[in-house]
Amino acid sequence: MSNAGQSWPPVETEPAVPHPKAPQPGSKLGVHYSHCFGCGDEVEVGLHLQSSVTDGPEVVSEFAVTEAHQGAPGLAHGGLLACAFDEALGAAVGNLLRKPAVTAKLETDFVRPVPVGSTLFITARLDGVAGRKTYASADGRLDAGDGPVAVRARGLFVTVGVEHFTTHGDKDALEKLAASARRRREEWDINP
Ligand SMILES: CCCCCCCCCCCCCCCC(=O)SCCNC(=O)CCNC(=O)[C@H](O)C(C)(C)COP(=O)(O)OP(=O)(O)OC[C@H]1O[C@@H](n2cnc3c(N)ncnc32)[C@H](O)[C@@H]1OP(=O)(O)O
Repeated sequence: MSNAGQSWPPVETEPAVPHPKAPQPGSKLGVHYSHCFGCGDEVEVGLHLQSSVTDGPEVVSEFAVTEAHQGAPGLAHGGLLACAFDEALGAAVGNLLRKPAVTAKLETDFVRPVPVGSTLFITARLDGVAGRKTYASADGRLDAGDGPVAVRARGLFVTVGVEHFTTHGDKDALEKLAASARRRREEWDINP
């Protein structure tokens, strides 16, 4: 069932204003963490999303669907498509607002099948901010930026402090993320 009839964002929000140091339109976004399943270059069967910023401001990501991403024969697995949208939406929130945030809620509408060998062009945008909550949505089009929509998604991201990652994840998370950030010549804005 489509969620098209539901109001979005579901609460009153302020406009999401990009951080003054957000990557400029036209910038390619690098890998945010080399072991990330969504974008990492050290995850052989990962999704390897490649993203850039447009003047929307939006983040456009390309996901090349391979045999490693199948659910049914010849078709992308829906859960992996949701993962691609989590990554694309998270890249939009993290890069445009330059604050660490995690996915609290993610909804997907699968509109048409996504075949192996196709490339999904995902455009993600920020829809509003309410305190620590950022609402974002995205469309994924088949094989071209103006191709038919195959998947739509929307999500809620909650800004967190860096202790979220060091307490719940790897105590060396900051060093590992910083190493990737150094590769991108960027700094984390560590306070929510
Ligand atoms: C220099 C910088 C460059 C940066 C460049 C970075 C690039 C970066 C690219 C990243 C790309 C990766 C993108 C993948 C991102 C993941 O996949 S993250 C992994 C998956 N997510 C998680 O593991 C999160 C697990 N959940 C949690 O840790 C906690 O539940 C949360 C989300 C932090 C919230 O907990 P909390 O901090 O205690 O806050 P809490 O008061 O519960 O909630 C805050 C607000 O959100 C609301 N909320 C929370 N959950 C929900 C929900 N499910 N539904 C509705 N509302 C909710 C609450 O009601 C509350 O609302 P208000 O009361 O403020 O009105």
